Amino acid sequence: MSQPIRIGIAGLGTVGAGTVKLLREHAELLALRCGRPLQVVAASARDRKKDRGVDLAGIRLESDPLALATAPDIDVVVEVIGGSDGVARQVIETAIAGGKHVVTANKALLALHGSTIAAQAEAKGVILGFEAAVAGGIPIIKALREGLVGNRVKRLYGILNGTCNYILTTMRESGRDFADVLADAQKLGYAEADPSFDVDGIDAAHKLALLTAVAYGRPVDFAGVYVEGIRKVGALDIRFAEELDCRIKLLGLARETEHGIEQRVHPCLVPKTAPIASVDGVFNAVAVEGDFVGQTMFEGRGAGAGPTASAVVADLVAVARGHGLPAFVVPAARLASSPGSPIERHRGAYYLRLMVLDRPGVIADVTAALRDEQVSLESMLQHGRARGPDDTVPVVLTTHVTEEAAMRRALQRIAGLAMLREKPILIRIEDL
Ligand SMILES: NC(=O)c1ccc[n+]([C@@H]2O[C@H](COP(=O)([O-])OP(=O)(O)OC[C@H]3O[C@@H](n4cnc5c(N)ncnc54)[C@H](O)[C@@H]3O)[C@@H](O)[C@H]2O)c1
Ligand SMILES: N[C@@H](CCO)C(=O)O
Ligand code: NA
Repeated sequence: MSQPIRIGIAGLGTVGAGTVKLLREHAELLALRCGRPLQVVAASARDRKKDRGVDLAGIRLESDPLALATAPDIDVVVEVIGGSDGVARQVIETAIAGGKHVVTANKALLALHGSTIAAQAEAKGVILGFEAAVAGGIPIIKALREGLVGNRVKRLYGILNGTCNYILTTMRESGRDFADVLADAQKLGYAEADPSFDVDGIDAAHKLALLTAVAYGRPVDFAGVYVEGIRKVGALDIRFAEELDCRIKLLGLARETEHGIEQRVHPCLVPKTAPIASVDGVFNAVAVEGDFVGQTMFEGRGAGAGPTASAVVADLVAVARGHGLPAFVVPAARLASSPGSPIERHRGAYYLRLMVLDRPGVIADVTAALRDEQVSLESMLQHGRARGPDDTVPVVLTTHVTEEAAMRRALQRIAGLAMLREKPILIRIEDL
C-alpha cells in the first residue's frame, strides 16, 4: 500500500469531531478504497481537555490552527472552524501557499472569496474541496462537477437550509406562527442562537452562489444573489398556500435567462405535486435540470456531524486518489464573466396577501393598480366577512406570469391605499 495521506483538522467542533470519528471507524475501508491510509496527524483545539466524544489518541493537538497550515508532516488541511474571514481564511490561504490541499465546509468564506481561493489553489496545483459546504451530505458538488458535467444546466433549485425547512414544515403541521416555531427550533439546537443567517436566507444564498458557480462555470457571485428570508411568512400564508394546492418552501434558484444568470433565494409557493414540495423537516434537496439528462433531484441531510463528515471525507478521498478537478468546473482563469440578471427582470407569477378593511370598493382599488401595470389576475380568495373588532380581512390574489418590475410598481400603489391595515405580503409562485 502507498504512503498515507496525512491530514490536519483545523477546528474540532461538530464537523471536525465527526470527521475524526468517520475516519477512525472506516479506516480500513477507506484505505482499501483509496489505495492508501487516510491518517489524521494533527488537529487544532482551543480546549485540549474537552470531551468531544471521539478518540483523539495519536493525534497531535495544536493550539494554533495556523501551525497545521505550515506543518511539514501534513498533506491536506481540513478547515472546519467557520467564519467568512479571519482565522479560517488565513489557515486556508497559508496551507495553499505551502502546497497543501484544502478541504473546507465553510460556505460563508467561499461565497465571498471562493474564486480568489480557487485561483490560488490552481496556481499551486493543489485541490480545493468543498462538498460539505453545500447541502452537507448530499454530493451535489460532485454531481455537478462530474456526473452532470456533459449538460448545459437549464435551471437548478433547492432547499438549502434545513433550519428554514424545519420551521416552515412545523408551521404547516402545527398551524403555529413563525416566532413560536423558531423559539422551539432554537431549543432543539437546530437554529443558531443568532438565527439570522438561517432565517434571513443568507446561509442559503451562500450555498446557492457556490452551486451557480459550479453549474455555470462563472465566478462566485454572492452579491448577485437576490435574498429574502422567511420571517414574513405567516401561519395565514401557509393555510392559503394549502388552499391553492401549494406548499411554501425557502428555495435557492438559479437559471439562465435572456438577461443573464438569475440567482434568487426567497420563500416560494410550489405546487404540492412537485417532488421538492414533499421534502420536509431538516432535509435538504437540490434539483438540477440539464439539457440532455432532464430533471434530477438529490435529497438528504444538509447538516449534522455525520452527513457533513461524509462530505468532508469524500473530498479527502478525492485528494488521496489525486483527483484534482478545477473547483468550479472550469479553470479559474477561464470562468465566464456572464452578466447576472437583476430581480426586477424576473418573470413569474405572484401570491399577494393583503390585510384590508372590509369595505366596498377595496378590491376595485387593488385590481385597478394591477390593471394599470398590466398585471393579470389568476384568482382571488376571501372568506366571509371580517369578524374581529378591527374590521380587517385577509384577501389573497394570485397573478399570471408578469415582470417583477411591474409587480413592484403595482405593489407600491397598493401599499399606499388607505384601506390597507398591514404591509402587503408578496410571495413568488414557482412553476416547478
Ligand atoms: N454543523 C453542520 O452541520 C455544518 C454543516 C455544513 C457546514 N458546516 C460548516 O462547517 C464549519 C464548522 O461548523 P461546526 O458546526 O463544526 O462549528 P462548531 O462551532 O461546532 O466548530 C468550530 C470549532 O472551531 C473551533 N475554533 C474556533 N476558532 C478557532 C481558532 N481560532 N482556533 C482553533 N479552533 C477554533 C471552535 O472551538 C470549535 O470547536 C462552518 O464553516 C460551518 O458553516 C457545518
Ligand atoms: N445552518 C444550516 C446548516 C449548515 O449548512 C442549515 O440550517 O441548513
Ligand atoms: Na454536499
